[in-house]
Amino acid sequence: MTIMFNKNPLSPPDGEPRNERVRFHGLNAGYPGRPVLHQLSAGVPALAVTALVGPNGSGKSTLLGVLAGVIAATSGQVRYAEGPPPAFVPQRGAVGDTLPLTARQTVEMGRWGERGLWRWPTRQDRTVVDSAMERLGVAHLGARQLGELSGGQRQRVLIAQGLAQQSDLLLLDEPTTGLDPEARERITALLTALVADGTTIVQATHDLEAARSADTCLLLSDGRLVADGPPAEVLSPQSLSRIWQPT
Ligand SMILES: Nc1ncnc2c1ncn2[C@@H]1O[C@H](COP(=O)(O)OP(=O)(O)OP(=O)(O)O)[C@@H](O)[C@H]1O
Repeated sequence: MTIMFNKNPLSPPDGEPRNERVRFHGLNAGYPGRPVLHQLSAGVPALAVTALVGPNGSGKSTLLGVLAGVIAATSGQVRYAEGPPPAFVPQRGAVGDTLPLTARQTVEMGRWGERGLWRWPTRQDRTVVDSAMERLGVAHLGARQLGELSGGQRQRVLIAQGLAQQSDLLLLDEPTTGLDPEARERITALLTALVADGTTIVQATHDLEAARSADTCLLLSDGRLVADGPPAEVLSPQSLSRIWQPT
């Protein structure tokens, strides 16, 4: 696969000008002996929330992993507009809620890429961590064990870890799944505020309410892109019943 960085906002091949943070084309990816994504082509608009939606196993996390650079595509291209590498926040379960980590230590892990694992945190690292925790409303939870926090608090700690990576491109895997409506709304509002501050967000989600509040949706089914556009169009009753049809 080819990864390219562009100085200018990306334009789709048809030439229509559109400000995109990422564009992928003809993307195929998967796991050894298990192809998952098939010929995906789409763009991620800059300064917007893009929701990756689709049934279990449709390839949302795999696509997010490819965009994050943690899963190698077997073929195709991913082009990033100029900017720092993406910050990736995996699914809550992937972090291991039982690890003996405090909330603050979890957020500090977001600085490892910049600082290296074995170096002491600098004053700058501490400032970045403080500000990410304040932004997500978790500064008061710093000394608490991650496993003791509520689902919504844990999720905000993980998003703070993403912010601590100081990227303008934040990739979130299921940030609102399993949360109560109040915690979900709080996270959705935070994501909107982050976009207003200059961040581009891609979230994989099962949560149709979260997807409906995104600016744009990519609907996946069996590793193929079946719709791409505003939520009102992509998440129409017809497409939802077609994709989620019981087999
Ligand atoms: N590490 C792996 N090794 C082999 N196959 C995998 C691996 N991770 C995921 N898969 C398979 O790839 C397919 C796509 O999985 P993926 O997690 O991308 O889907 P998803 O849409 O995010 O699903 P969910 O909504 O359940 O999180 C599934 O069939 C899954 O079983």
